[in-house]
Amino acid sequence: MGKVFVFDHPLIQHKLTYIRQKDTGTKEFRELVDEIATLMAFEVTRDLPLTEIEIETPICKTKAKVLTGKKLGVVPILRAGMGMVDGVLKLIPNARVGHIGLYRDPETLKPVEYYVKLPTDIEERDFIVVDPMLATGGSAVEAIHALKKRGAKHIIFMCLIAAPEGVKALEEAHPDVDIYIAALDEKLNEKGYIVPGLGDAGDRLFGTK
Ligand SMILES: O=P(O)(O)OC[C@H]1O[C@H](OP(=O)(O)OP(=O)(O)O)[C@H](O)[C@@H]1O
Ligand SMILES: O=c1cc[nH]c(=O)[nH]1
Ligand SMILES: [Mg+2]
Repeated sequence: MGKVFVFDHPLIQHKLTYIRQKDTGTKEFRELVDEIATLMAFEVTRDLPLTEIEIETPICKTKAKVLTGKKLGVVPILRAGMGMVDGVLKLIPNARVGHIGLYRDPETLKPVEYYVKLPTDIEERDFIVVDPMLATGGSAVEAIHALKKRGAKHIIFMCLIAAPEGVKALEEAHPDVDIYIAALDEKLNEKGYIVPGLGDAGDRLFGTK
């Protein structure tokens, strides 16, 4: 079974409190999502492999560590996942970006796929799938399925707010995928929204409501 990590870092919790508030406007919402994504990426990349090289400081020659250059990919689930991409790329600027377009049918709550564009060397890359919300889990399960179907071998999932129902669904469907969450909320409401959550992440990011 994959591992589930819930972040308790005070900076992340503080910023989350502001994006949850209904009076937080689009500009501030977008900036905070970006900042939280960077803070999460810092932790998510903790195990990136290092190698030693010889360098020369003004004092002497020494050995020092650099990243091995592992190939990475960031895959936002459109639309709302787009809000997390730049924040992650600030720390891993050479990562490739794939896109998976899904929307959740408001009646059935099932994901409907409308776009997939991924890097060509998919089998050689490790992927971070990003989406602010893990509600029923349908979208994350489908996006990861779309990646695996095309050859992706190592995938992690990163979201801001998750419902227990979504975590369970994702763990069951993809037990090899580690899940990183900024806050694990209480439940889903009758319309499939996370409670207390933050409302519709895509609409709040892009000002479409
Ligand atoms: O876990 P689930 O029940 O599948 O719900 C989560 C999905 O719902 C939202 O997307 P939405 O369908 O609103 O599309 P949008 O990002 O274009 O607004 C959110 O960004 C997730 O992708
Ligand atoms: O609470 C929720 C659930 C699904 N999608 C959202 O954007 N918010
Ligand atoms: Mg939406």
